[in-house]
Amino acid sequence: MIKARGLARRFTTKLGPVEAVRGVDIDVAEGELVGFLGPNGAGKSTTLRMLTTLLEPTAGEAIIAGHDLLTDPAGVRRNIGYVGQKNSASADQRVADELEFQARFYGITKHDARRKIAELLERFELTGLEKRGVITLSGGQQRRLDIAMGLLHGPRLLFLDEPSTALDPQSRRNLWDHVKQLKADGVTVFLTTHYLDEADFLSDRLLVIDHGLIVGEGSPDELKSRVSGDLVVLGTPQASLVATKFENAVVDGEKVSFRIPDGDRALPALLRDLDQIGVELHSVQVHRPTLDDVFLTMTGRSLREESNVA
Ligand SMILES: Nc1ncnc2c1ncn2[C@@H]1O[C@H](COP(=O)(O)OP(=O)(O)OP(=O)(O)O)[C@@H](O)[C@H]1O
Repeated sequence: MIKARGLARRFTTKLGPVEAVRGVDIDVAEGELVGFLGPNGAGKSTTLRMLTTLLEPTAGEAIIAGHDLLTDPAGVRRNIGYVGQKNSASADQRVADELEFQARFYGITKHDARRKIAELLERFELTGLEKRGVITLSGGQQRRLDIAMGLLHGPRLLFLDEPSTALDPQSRRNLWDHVKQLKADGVTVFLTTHYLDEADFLSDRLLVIDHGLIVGEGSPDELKSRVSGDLVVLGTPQASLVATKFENAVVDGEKVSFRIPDGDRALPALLRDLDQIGVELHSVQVHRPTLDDVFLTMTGRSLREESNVA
């Protein structure tokens, strides 16, 4: 569905050129749900804008939904749906008017539009809200309307840019169920996200981008398994002494943390050894690697900190 090679974008600014995307290869198979993950400024939006024909690449090429990005951008546009970060529905319009306008934009006949709109309203739990002004909808309802609008012309490939930003936890969860359902219905989904839990829950496969380059790729589990070991955190007044026993141990006051393979199994023997050398322990925790650990390992930066700042 997506095959991009060496896609790059340079911006020329007064302060000199900015290499926003430095040559990325992206492959997405039909029916896949791929998460595109990276911190602020990593190049996610620029890549997405290139893949959806909104921005011309300065180098590289791509075939998107069977059409050449460079020579047939109109063909690409006809065959993809794009749901941007900002609500695409106009706040001062009624729900039904927005959907009808969008259908006319795609040249869908009145008869087909009526059927398709009814189907999408039902699928996205919006039935009964047709006459409501878009502005009166909840955040979750507005996002679902945006996705419905992106699907009106029946694209097999949908791009979602940070779909759950600014939604409360319950609405996010509901939206995720809808995105999963899209995949179950055979739609290929490419989504950008800041959120590790979103990427973890939704994606079959993740692409991690940083400084305009793909720095990691794999299923969430594959990526997590690349982080070497579980994190063990011990609370002890002898934190510094314990730290001398483990490579890469970090001391923080009366806490010491380090990574060991297969933490759950290794722990009993480890605690016995520490007891034998007279270490007094107040607390013991074992954490499995998270996608944040993966990100930290790959880029030396925490995605969670970055996303909290955003
Ligand atoms: N029009 C532009 N002119 C100059 N530089 C730009 C332009 N658009 C983006 N950039 C720069 O390109 C880099 C990548 O930006 P991009 O918006 O693609 O990142 P992002 O991963 O989508 O970030 P965010 O999560 O904050 O949206 C950043 O350094 C950004 O400042």
